[in-house]
Amino acid sequence: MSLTQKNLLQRHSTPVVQSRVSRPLSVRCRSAAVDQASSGKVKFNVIPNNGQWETGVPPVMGAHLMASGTVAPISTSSGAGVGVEPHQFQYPGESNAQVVVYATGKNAAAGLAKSVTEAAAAAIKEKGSFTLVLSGGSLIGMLSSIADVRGIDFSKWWVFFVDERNVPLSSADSNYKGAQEALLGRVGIPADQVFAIQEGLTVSQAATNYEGRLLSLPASVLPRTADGSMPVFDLILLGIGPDGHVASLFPNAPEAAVTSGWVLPVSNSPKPPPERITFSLPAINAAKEVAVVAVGESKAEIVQRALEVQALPGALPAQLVRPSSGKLRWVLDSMSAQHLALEEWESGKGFPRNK
Ligand SMILES: O=C(O)[C@H](O)[C@@H](O)[C@H](O)[C@H](O)COP(=O)(O)O
Repeated sequence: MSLTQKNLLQRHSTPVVQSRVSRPLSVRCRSAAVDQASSGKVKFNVIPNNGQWETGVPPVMGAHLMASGTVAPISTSSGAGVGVEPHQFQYPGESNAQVVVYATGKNAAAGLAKSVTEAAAAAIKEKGSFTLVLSGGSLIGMLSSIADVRGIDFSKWWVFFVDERNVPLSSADSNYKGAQEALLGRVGIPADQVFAIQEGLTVSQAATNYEGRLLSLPASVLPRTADGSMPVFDLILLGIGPDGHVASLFPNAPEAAVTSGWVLPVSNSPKPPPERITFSLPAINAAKEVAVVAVGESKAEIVQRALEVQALPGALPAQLVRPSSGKLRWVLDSMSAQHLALEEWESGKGFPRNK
């Protein structure tokens, strides 16, 4: 067990410890990159203009192999991304961004289940309904204990899928099937309040169909943002892939850059199966509350990258999850958080850690 792990376990031996992210991580990362570049000490990729192109080397040729087959000279450019506005990943002491580290995966599951039931109770009290959006993958299994909680009014729950594979609902790849087995089939949510993908459509028809069904919901169930452009779900739960994808928004994929529309088709997902539908980032970021859930050692590397290393725009979709007026919470356990330097978050030193 690493020292960091030990520290975490010691420090976080109580069921729940919350570490509020209180520093402008991305701003620090950005300034470090710009400082290095402008001091002339560090040279990144790209190519000096050698007169061949009047306006500089075309961006598409930013790689080192030239069209002629020769290798480009060493770069003197400040590097890809420098001079580009940093994107939304900031966590600049915003009161709505929080990282919660549980001692064990089991504790994280219990904590997550509790926060879902609390969000449900609050939403039902406020508007008479609760809208819960689920991911596929391992996350759904963490919610199964909800079926054993007494006194929940499941008749007021409405359940959606932030992404779904375009496969029959009976397929082992179906997120709906997984959710049905782990939780939904064991509680009394009315069948027409569980929004499965429509089977037998092309992926683009399926996205249009899903969005149309969302659009037809009354505001008492699914309110809209003030400008009416986006749905406001009560709680969206996101898993995260080892590449930093969330929902079916994959690194550098065009879907992650879409600024309108609620549900998008994905026809070439790098994670099988290739055809999926996914909520857009604006639809995710309009939610009242979003939780990114990453538990276990296999998530440690991506958690560290996503929370401590500023990526280029689009390279880590998880960093683009920034609810505009809702809350964001990362739900971790000591294994997935083992590479985070939580002490340094508090002391304000040591970023970025990838130098
Ligand atoms: O449909 C999907 O493929 C999932 O929704 C996907 O986005 C998942 O949430 C992550 O890949 C994490 O999955 P694991 O938790 O199983 O690693």
